[in-house]
Amino acid sequence: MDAILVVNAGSSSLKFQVFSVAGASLTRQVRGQIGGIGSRPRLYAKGADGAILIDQSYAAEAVRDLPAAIASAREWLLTLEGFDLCAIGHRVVHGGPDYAQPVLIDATVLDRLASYQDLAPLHQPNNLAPIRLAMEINPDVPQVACFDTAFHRGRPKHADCYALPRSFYDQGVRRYGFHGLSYEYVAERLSEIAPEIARGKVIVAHLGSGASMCALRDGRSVESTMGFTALDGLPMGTRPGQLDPGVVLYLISQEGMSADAVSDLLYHDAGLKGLSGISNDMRELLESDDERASFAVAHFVHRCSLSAGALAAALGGVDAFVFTAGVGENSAPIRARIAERLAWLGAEFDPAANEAGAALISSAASRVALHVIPTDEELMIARHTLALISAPNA
Ligand SMILES: Nc1ncnc2c1ncn2[C@@H]1O[C@H](COP(=O)(O)OP(=O)(O)O)[C@@H](O)[C@H]1O
Ligand SMILES: CC(=O)OP(=O)(O)O
Ligand SMILES: [Mg+2]
Repeated sequence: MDAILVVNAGSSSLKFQVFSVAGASLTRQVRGQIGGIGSRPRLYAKGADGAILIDQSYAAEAVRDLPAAIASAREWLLTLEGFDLCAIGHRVVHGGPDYAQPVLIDATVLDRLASYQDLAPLHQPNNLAPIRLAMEINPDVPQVACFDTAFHRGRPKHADCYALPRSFYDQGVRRYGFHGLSYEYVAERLSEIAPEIARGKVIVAHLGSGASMCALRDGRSVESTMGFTALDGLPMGTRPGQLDPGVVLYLISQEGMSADAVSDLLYHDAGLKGLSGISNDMRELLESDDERASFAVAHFVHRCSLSAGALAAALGGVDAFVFTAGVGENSAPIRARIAERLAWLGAEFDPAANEAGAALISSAASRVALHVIPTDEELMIARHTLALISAPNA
């Protein structure tokens, strides 16, 4: 059967899905991921009927980074039979100032995407490596890049700029925002679940290994916590989130750190990992009795509640708050702690619904609806990919 392969390289996971294609319709056939990269790597995949196709754990050293995960996933994907690849869709984290829409990849596009590598060093190289590989092995299969940044385009310029001389904006130093494929999907799902609310003022909290929040009005992004790079905003697995730029100056001038050393610290050794000294993995921190783990988690919750306030101000109120991504979908305790900090906005949290894993975790009387919506960046990518390869001039 004709199929689209979707590849999504995140900061702690490699997610992949295979969809069969019949005309304009997509059917999910395989959904898998290698999660816990560098901590508790595990390759897991399910078929269309929910049957487990593979469930394999690795030692942390065996799948230490994304390139190793790509190799393991590829090896397994090659064992699948019965699919004729008609396209590959990729999540590409940074689309820079050039790409406001998904794009068919050719050598020129690939070069341009590679030029953004320094703006997303944790993701972009891992997003581009499978594209290069497929171009080499299967040059006739069209590949489509779908950007984390695209959904945020079209926000007012005063929200997208930094207070720097205007020339910096013109050369691309802007607040792009990320996790856009996730927000696009969640906005769409919310419009099916609660159409009236989806037309209103909504904050979506994408809390995974990378974490950000987005303010949506009528399903469109008006603000988000991430900026020029995916370092800004909330604390993350290994990234600090919002940081006084004076800290960077201090590291360079007082600590004598090179640009590479600062980059390494901010992308790999900060965030929950740096603060706890234990792990970048939220689950491990929540399971730990160590005071440093609970301290890092407390910082995360504190920063999430501050950002919720800022985004509520951007919207002039909130009708709904949505939890999504690895932590947001799976961690009842984190949802509870954040939800309790939203009481001042009119959110009345329902602990029993939260513990039961319900999709709505606010009380009937709550002025702010609290939703849990599992994200599906891969479905969004598959849709964009199919639309592009089906376009008359593709
Ligand atoms: N049950 C859980 N409780 C707490 N955290 C969880 C749970 N399940 C997954 N997570 C956390 O979700 C994060 C991974 O989220 P994910 O969205 O897959 O990240 P990414 O796409 O950025 O790699 C990890 O920190 C992991 O510990
Ligand atoms: C942009 C980003 O941080 O992505 P992820 O959450 O997948 O690491
Ligand atoms: Mg992710």
